[in-house]
Amino acid sequence: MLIFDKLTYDTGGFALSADFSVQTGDRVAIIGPSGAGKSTLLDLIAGFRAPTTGHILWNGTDITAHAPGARPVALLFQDNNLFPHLTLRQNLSLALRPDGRHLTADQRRALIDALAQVGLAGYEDRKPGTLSGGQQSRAGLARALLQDRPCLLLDEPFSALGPAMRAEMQDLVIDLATRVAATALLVTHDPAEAERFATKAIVVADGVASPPENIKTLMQNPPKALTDYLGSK
Ligand SMILES: Nc1ncnc2c1ncn2[C@@H]1O[C@H](COP(=O)(O)OP(=O)(O)OP(=O)(O)O)[C@@H](O)[C@H]1O
Repeated sequence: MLIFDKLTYDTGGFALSADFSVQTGDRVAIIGPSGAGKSTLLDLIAGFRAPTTGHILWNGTDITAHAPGARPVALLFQDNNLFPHLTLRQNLSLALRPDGRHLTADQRRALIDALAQVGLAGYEDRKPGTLSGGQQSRAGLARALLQDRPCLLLDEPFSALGPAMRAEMQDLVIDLATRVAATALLVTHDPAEAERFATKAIVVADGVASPPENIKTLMQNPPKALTDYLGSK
């Protein structure tokens, strides 16, 4: 379970609070207006930003002071952060061995398997620039899988993809997250994507990240902050 224990983040110009838990294995959409703090919430979980007060706990362990690499999270962002001058094998190797040392035989097998799981078998020696946008997204997902962390953080990872590719990637992430029983948090501006991906939603608005709610109930009866943002309904 992921717990935000009376968490606050305050830069002076921007403030956000969160005080709730996310159940293990839940797929949760993070929705709300632009600039409300959705990415900031992910950054706090990943350890890229430090809370002003409060704590973040994972399965009972306080991880608030843990370095990003020591946290139970894998990240998938829109730009995938693949190094353009490295092959997929080299890019993915860095997920397993950030020190750049050689992989073990088991790690090499896991790398090949991760690429196969996302439909990129045989692409080990390709560089990102020789792949389509969808294939790059899948390579980023393979890297996240390889990290084998129980909490997947997704920050608008599909927003640059066309509708068909986006749906394919959503289904792939749902399938993989379900298989490894990962807790997955997805920042998205697309209500349809949120409903397709997630069973629950965290609304971030007016300086508060609200506890996860059933997404269908929420969309049927959205709070004012959400109706303003969604425009219709
Ligand atoms: N590097 C930064 N320096 C200063 N302020 C920042 C920085 N990054 C974000 N902010 C501010 O922090 C607030 C929250 O930003 P954040 O990116 O978390 O919002 P968001 O809900 O993810 O927005 P969007 O949907 O537009 O991506 C915003 O007011 C933004 O202007």
